[in-house]
Amino acid sequence: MDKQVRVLGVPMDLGADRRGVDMGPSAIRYGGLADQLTSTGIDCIDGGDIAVPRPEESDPDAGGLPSGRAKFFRETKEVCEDVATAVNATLMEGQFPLVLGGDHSIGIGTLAGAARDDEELGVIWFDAHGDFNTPETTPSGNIHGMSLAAVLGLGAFSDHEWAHTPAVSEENVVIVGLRDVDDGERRLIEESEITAYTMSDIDTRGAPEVVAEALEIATDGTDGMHVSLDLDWLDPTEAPGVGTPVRGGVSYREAHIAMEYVAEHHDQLRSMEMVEVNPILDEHNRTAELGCELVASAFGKRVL
Ligand SMILES: NC(=[NH2+])NCCC[C@H](N)C(=O)O
Ligand SMILES: [Mn+2]
Ligand SMILES: [Mn+2]
Repeated sequence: MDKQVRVLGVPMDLGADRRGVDMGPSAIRYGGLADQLTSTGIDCIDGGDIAVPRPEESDPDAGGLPSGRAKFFRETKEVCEDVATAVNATLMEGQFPLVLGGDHSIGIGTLAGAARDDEELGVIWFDAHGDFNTPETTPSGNIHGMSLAAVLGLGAFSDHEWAHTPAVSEENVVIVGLRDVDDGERRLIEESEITAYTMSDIDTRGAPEVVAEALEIATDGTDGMHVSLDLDWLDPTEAPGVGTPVRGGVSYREAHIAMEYVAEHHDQLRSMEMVEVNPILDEHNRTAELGCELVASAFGKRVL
């Protein structure tokens, strides 16, 4: 990575049920992000945090969608628009945007800011979850479980320009590490043209092969790639500090090799985000520290 990296924190927790991910950006900074990047030879600056309204001062049902179907829709839209503006400005400055969550709903904003109308942007979504629910299928009403569907303009998101990002086409989107999918969400994934690699694909084929194929899909014929790293992608024994842990995730080594493969595509890498770190549920900040290590691997840190 030869560009200067600009860190943008988004202390967002309106898209998830369990409070605490709003402290993710602090925990990640405290976990040594700047040192990890500097020791990788990356020039980085901290762009601070984007303001997020407090849930106590917000109305979860004020978004104009049927009650409960997409909680804090209006606030999520406002935060995502600000994230998109900041990511876009970062790219215009010639810097690389590294967005820290916060819950995964912020991915809608990151992608809106990273995409260009006349281009195709590939996406790799490292996650236990599909985040492919729509307001019509969601069992929880939590937007962090809908972000990828929102970007692709599915269901009620089709007429919401702040979310639907046409530069992201289904055939250039890959989910890696899937192991927890809701019923309606499963149908949407199956009907779509995205590629979803489950944990059994990783078990049978090995992480390196699966990740290499994912990178191929996200970069072949696209003008750039966004990497979204949900820390619940890892097994909870490695990453306990996440709001929606699911057993059976990737190991520490598998996660590093995946990020090292990402680094090999640094020419195509346009933006990256790391989300869902919840320090309240963590053990001595180890999930945030692991996240910092993984970001360093994605930016080229090697043992030798
Ligand atoms: N980004 C996440 N951690 N997403 C979890 C989503 C969980 C569940 N599928 C839901 O829609 O509520
Ligand atoms: Mn997610
Ligand atoms: Mn997840």
